[in-house]
Amino acid sequence: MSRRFFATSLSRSSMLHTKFHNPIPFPNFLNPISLKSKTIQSFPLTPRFFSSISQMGDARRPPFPTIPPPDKADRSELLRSLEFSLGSSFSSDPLVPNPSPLVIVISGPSGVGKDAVIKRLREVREGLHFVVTATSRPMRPGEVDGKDYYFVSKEDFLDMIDRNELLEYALVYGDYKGIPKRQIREFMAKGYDIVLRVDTQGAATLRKVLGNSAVFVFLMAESEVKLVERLIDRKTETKESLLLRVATAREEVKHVRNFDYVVVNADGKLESAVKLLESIIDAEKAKVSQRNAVV
Ligand SMILES: Nc1ncnc2c1ncn2[C@@H]1O[C@H](COP(=O)(O)OP(=O)(O)OP(=O)(O)O)[C@@H](O)[C@H]1O
Repeated sequence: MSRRFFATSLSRSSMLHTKFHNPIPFPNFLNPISLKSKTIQSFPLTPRFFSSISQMGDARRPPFPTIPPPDKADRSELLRSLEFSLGSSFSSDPLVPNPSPLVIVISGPSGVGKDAVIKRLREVREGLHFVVTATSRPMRPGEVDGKDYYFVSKEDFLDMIDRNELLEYALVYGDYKGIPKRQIREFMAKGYDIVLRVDTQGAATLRKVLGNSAVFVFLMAESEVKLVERLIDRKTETKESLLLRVATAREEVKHVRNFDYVVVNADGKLESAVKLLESIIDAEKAKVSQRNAVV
């Protein structure tokens, strides 16, 4: 308030007392380079101060620099005079700190397109680390260790559990699957956002562990029938596992309320689903209160 008063009074007083107008924005003894807050603070910037100045004789009035007319002065001159008027220099430090790395949990029923969406997201967006899950199941033909999964023995997996090295793990059809914490920590430290792909049970466990510090996205098909058609067309399931997956999917969609966002991956609209996911990430990164996941 008093500083604003100072700025307006300054320009007004310089208009009234043109003989104190100094063509050099800062007289030597008020040089902004040597002028640190001490010099400024020696003048209390209060209305009383200004009224006392206006009552002074011209000889006693301190020579204040003016704010030059914006249409005549160059930018740096204006900048310096504004800095002087405010009593401190303008900082070039970022006004908003860098957003914290985000942990994004992507889940949804089998066949909804989690892998397809994540594969496309990987292609279109930088700065994301897609966590590779550790598993005790044997490697299948065509799979690559460290890319599809980290393949470890059952004993090694149990050791990882004992050492509390996993953020979440589950026993799926007799094989362990889990998310190594170290990988997440390493990439978060480098500033990457983390993408985790888990089934809905895994998402429920992660919600308990991470609470609201991570973003939970539920992928949904536009209809039940489309979801089933997609699974049939994938031609990866036996009739038993097909039945199990569609029955489970029916239950899983009921858990959507435990998620922060729902993204519909409609038939032939993979691109739109990925765009929406990107918008969610962008919006999360612009939040005033960041989630700050600690793993
Ligand atoms: N938007 C879409 N339009 C048409 N087909 C799609 C779309 N998204 C995914 N698919 C196809 O649907 C099938 C299932 O997708 P995907 O394997 O990615 O599902 P998923 O959720 O990862 O399944 P699971 O949990 O069983 O591994 C795949 O054949 C995939 O190519």
